[in-house]
Amino acid sequence: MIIYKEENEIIKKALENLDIPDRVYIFDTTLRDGEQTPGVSLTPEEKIEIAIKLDDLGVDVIEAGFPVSSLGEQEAIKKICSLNLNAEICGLARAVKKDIDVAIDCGVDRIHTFIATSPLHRKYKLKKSKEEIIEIAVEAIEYIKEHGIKVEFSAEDATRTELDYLIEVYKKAVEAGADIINVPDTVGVMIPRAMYYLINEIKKEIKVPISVHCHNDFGLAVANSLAAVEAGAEQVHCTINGLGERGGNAALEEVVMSLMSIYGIKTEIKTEKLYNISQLVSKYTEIKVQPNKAIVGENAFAHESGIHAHGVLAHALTYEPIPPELVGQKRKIILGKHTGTHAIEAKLKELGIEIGKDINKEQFDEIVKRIKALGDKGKRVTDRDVEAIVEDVVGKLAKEDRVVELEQIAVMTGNRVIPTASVALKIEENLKKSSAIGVGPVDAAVKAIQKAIGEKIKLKEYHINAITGGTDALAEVIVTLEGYGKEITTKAASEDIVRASVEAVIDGINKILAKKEKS
Ligand SMILES: CC(=O)SCCNC(=O)CCNC(=O)[C@H](O)C(C)(C)COP(=O)(O)OP(=O)(O)OC[C@H]1O[C@@H](n2cnc3c(N)ncnc32)[C@H](O)[C@@H]1OP(=O)(O)O
Ligand SMILES: CC(C)C(=O)C(=O)O
Repeated sequence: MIIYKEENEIIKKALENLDIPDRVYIFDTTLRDGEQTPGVSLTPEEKIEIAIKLDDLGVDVIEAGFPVSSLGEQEAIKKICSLNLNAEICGLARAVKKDIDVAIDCGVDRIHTFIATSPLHRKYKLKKSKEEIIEIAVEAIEYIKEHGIKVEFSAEDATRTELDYLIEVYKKAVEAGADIINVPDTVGVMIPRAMYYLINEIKKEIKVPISVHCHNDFGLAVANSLAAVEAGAEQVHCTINGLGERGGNAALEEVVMSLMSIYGIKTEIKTEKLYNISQLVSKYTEIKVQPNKAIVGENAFAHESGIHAHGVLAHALTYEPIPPELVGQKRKIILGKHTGTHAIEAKLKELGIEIGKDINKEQFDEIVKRIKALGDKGKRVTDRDVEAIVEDVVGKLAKEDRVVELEQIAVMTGNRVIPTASVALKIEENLKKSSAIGVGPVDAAVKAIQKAIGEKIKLKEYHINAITGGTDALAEVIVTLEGYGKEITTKAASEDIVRASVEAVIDGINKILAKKEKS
């Protein structure tokens, strides 16, 4: 695995003299804070399946839920606890006896108990004094410890709490038996420099492991988590796909890959499983992963720009910080408006088509032109589109062998007009015009061509396939024509079905006429 701290002079210098842990513990809260994503509600079966996958992934702690919240939650947490997973199973509890009892009854290994400490929460939500808050916290921690269960204590809204008071709360929590102290940035107001400062201050006074829980209200959850680690935090709370309240929590995949690939910090995560679990969580939560999401987004390792694709084809690291396989993804070369010839050549090779063997330079140039034209219409060009374009270009007779060329076509259709088409064809050196009506614009266009060509060539079969979805899909038309004792099947592809139909028919006519002349 590439480690930027070792290879990049700037990062190496920036991290010099920091006391960064060699190993960071990953506390996954997808099944608790992740499930607090508005609109998300997982069934016990889904929670159990995700927990098994999280364990497989290698997270150290699974916060399986908030036991007191519902009977379904308790059922899921009990089942998860009975699975004997490698990860420690944690349940959230307010600093309330009832919450703690329910969590104990579920059989969790760790109870994450919390109480808000900031002036705002003290005054408006809890209506409690500073002293009362400390008393409630201490009582809850002692009660959990009496049951022989590990305690993680959070001062909710820690980052908006007076620093002296916050440290006092944490000191009292540790004295009461808290095994680990969590620092939540509940509404995501921290900036990395402030988070570094805060953790540094807490570490001067608190000697149990420090954890952070960062929200993403300003898009800084991952950066703040990393700043906390730079200051010595040993555990990070995160969720798959960054799910969580409001803007979400620090995304596990981003935290883990940054820790491992940039800082060279050890975690137990099997990174090649990241993409799969991201997909599973997305499926069950019905929250789509944005395509440009780091690490697990569909575009995280996709390249369309000609210059990037050229670079990546020469050496993947030019435009990829880590190999896609490291996180279970695949590199994708996307063809479209910004594509260059190197990428198209590589895509054709991938599809088994070689320049100089299967297609000539002229055909390649035509394929490039067609792909860029399709991209210009705002389309993402799929492999099937490329195959259809290649078949279309390769299947066409060379210009000098063609007898009939389409000079012009116009179609008219609507709800109050009879579909009508007029065509102008150049047949050898003569211009022939004709028009026809039909049941629709395609029928009218094909009939107009037939009229211009004469009775001797007939359309026997006609099929149309949309290659990709959408009204702007590339359509492939396959026609069988009969004439002069021959039967010819040809195809053409275009985003315009009338054009595709006309091109397929004219190509077939040319092939029949060419054959006729040769025979
Ligand atoms: C920052 C976070 O993410 S915290 C976790 C948030 N997650 C959730 O709330 C999801 C699950 N929650 C629930 O199912 C419910 O809110 C329950 C079961 C926990 C509580 O439900 P209810 O008893 O009906 O109370 P409700 O949710 O309306 O209000 C919260 C109560 O808890 C109190 N409270 C809030 N946090 C704490 C705390 N850490 N310790 C003690 N009491 C607390 C509030 O003051 C309020 O008390 P009140 O009823 O005496 O006024
Ligand atoms: C319970 C705590 C850690 C929390 O979720 C928060 O403060 O965001």
